[in-house]
Amino acid sequence: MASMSVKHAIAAAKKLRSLQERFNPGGSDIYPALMGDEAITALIPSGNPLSVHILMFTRALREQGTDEQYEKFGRRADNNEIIGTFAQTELGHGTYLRGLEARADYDRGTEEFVLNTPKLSSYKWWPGGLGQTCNYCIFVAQLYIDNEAKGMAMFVVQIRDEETHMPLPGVHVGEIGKKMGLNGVNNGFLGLKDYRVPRLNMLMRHQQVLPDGRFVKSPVSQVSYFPMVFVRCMVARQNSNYLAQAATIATRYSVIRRQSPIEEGQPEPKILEHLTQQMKVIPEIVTAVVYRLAAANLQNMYNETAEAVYRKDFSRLPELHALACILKVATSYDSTYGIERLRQACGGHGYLTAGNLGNIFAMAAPACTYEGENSVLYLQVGKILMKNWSQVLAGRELMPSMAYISECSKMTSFPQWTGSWECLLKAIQYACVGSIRLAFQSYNARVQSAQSQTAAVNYSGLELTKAAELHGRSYVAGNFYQQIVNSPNKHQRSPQFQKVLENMLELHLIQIFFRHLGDILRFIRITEDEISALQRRLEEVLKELRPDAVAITDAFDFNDKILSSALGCYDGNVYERLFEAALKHPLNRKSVPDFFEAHLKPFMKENADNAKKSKL
Ligand SMILES: CCCCCCCCC/C=C/C(=O)SCCNC(=O)CCNC(=O)[C@H](O)C(C)(C)COP(=O)(O)OP(=O)(O)OC[C@H]1O[C@@H](n2cnc3c(N)ncnc32)[C@H](O)[C@@H]1OP(=O)(O)O
Ligand SMILES: Cc1cc2nc3c(=O)[nH]c(=O)nc-3n(C[C@H](O)[C@H](O)[C@H](O)COP(=O)(O)OP(=O)(O)OC[C@H]3O[C@@H](n4cnc5c(N)ncnc54)[C@H](O)[C@@H]3O)c2cc1C
Repeated sequence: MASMSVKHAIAAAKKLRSLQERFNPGGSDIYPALMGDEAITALIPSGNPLSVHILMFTRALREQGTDEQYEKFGRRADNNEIIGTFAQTELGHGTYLRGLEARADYDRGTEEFVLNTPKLSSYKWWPGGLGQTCNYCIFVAQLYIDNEAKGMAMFVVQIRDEETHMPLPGVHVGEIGKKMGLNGVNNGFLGLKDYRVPRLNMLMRHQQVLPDGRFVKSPVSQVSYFPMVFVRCMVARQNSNYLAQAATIATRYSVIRRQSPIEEGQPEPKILEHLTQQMKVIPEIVTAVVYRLAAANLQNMYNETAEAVYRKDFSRLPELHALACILKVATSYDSTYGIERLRQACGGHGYLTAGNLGNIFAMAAPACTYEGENSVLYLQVGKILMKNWSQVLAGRELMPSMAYISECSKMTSFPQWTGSWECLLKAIQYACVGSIRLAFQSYNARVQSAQSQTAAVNYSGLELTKAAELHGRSYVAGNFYQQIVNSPNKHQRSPQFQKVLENMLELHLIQIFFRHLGDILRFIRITEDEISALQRRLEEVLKELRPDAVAITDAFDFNDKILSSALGCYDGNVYERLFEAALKHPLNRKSVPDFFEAHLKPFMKENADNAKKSKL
């Protein structure tokens, strides 16, 4: 499977290179990389062994290396003359980067770094493509000069001979084994023993080691985390795509499959006529749209920040970090939840490999872990919210994506409930700020009682993650509201299209309201009648969106090859395709399976003989 994926990936990469040169000659715009990876990944159901090369290795060379280092390594990597990966995670550490054990000792005598993975737990473990595909990697290690730790640094390390692909001396590299999905990716392990690289193999755009061993610290240490921020932005887009694919499959199947009359004596309806089926499928279509818009917004912010960082302006890094964490977590959690819900909405056939929903789930699920485990990233955002709440208390301004926190903090109570979109959005934001305030009280009480910040974060962890989750909801819902209600190009939309968008906004806001009703009721008084009115509106808007469900998912424009699903094919011939797939199963090559003579027949005969004996 791995070699098949590499073959497909190379063919697709060649095709993309020609498209890129035609549409974006020599451009460094991130979209081709993104499109490239998405397109290749979409065509290889078992995952793209070049993903980390495209998304992390080439970007780290461009963003963390000097112009000279880009000329030496980056250009060849962008041109796919060398294939690399991003080797940060170790067998013993993935989250706690300051605990990474791989080390780089500077030897000023030879102006080289000596790289080691001192213990088994120091082995790099997981990097995509490291097992067999790559001949280079970005090796992340703790930098030591005269045995004094200087923090993390990145090194360009050749691990295999470019001609023979043999591992170089001092390199122990291989595949880590079968996974739940993405088995075309050859995630690998890497051990280095006294492996020497020239001083100029350390990426030195932001921090330097001079020939005499003097260390020039980065002005902002967090800029070394930038490659991870980029992939978190990608994950937001990629996982909204996976959800959109599953929603397309389940929607198409739900208007082909007929089951269970709604009125006695009536013909069996399409299952999407059942209200509960609408509640399983239509909200996931809308969630895919909501996250696709939020991810595009985040991508633009990434581009702007990357340009600024290139000019050594690091001012927007904290906000981008917070939003990248929030969106990576929200899209990966909600997409995996949604894909599983859509699989279940397809009944037994949803469990068939021919439906491809299981594989889409397996492709989406690891995004909850890689690029920063989700609950760890929620804690990151929780910490950032604590810092921002201190700013609010000091009367200082907050970053634009957190401006609503200042506004809500000035409200002494929630205004009269109207149930409007603005009211629903404000309710989510108000509940978020209430949660931030409570989390801060717990966190601050701990810090005041002489707990360290790290310990206070840990012991306030439940409230911090709740505040972070609600901040994510507020950001995503606020972004969707702005795009539907206040978009500058709203007047270019036909009234019918605007109405569909507004129905999607109505559904999203009501769905989030009900999902967090407990969190909201903690801070806002809402009567039973007002809640029941929202229940009616929920049922109403599902009915309103039902006729548009297929058109919206067709607009995602996934062709059958990408969906790779007998349930979601454009022509709707589900049963014929299921049967065609079944007949291709190896077990159907013979009428009598081999195991009959070898196992089943003797087993049944033995039982029959024993039964006869027991009668005698
Ligand atoms: C198509 C799709 C793909 C499809 C294909 C993709 C295939 C999968 C590829 C996967 C690749 C990987 O997984 S690569 C490996 C990914 N690994 C990770 O993401 C590791 C996750 N862990 C971390 O990020 C860190 O350890 C973290 C948990 C944040 C803790 O950091 P520290 O220990 O340094 O301590 P902290 O005090 O929390 O942080 C110090 C300060 O730095 C800030 N900070 C922390 N991280 C920051 C960041 N990224 N950018 C800016 N600032 C950051 C904090 O806000 C603090 O700011 P102040 O408070 O102001 O000081
Ligand atoms: C498919 C896939 C591809 C990957 N590709 C790459 C790659 O290309 N390059 C690379 O370098 N890495 C890669 N990774 C590794 C990935 O980055 C790590 O798995 C991830 O960072 C989580 O670290 P971990 O596995 O050590 O889990 P841990 O950090 O051990 O987490 C285990 C549990 O401990 C909890 N925990 C950890 N720290 C804290 C804390 N401070 N507070 C509260 N709870 C905590 C976590 O929330 C989690 O529940 C990949 C992983 C996968 C699954």
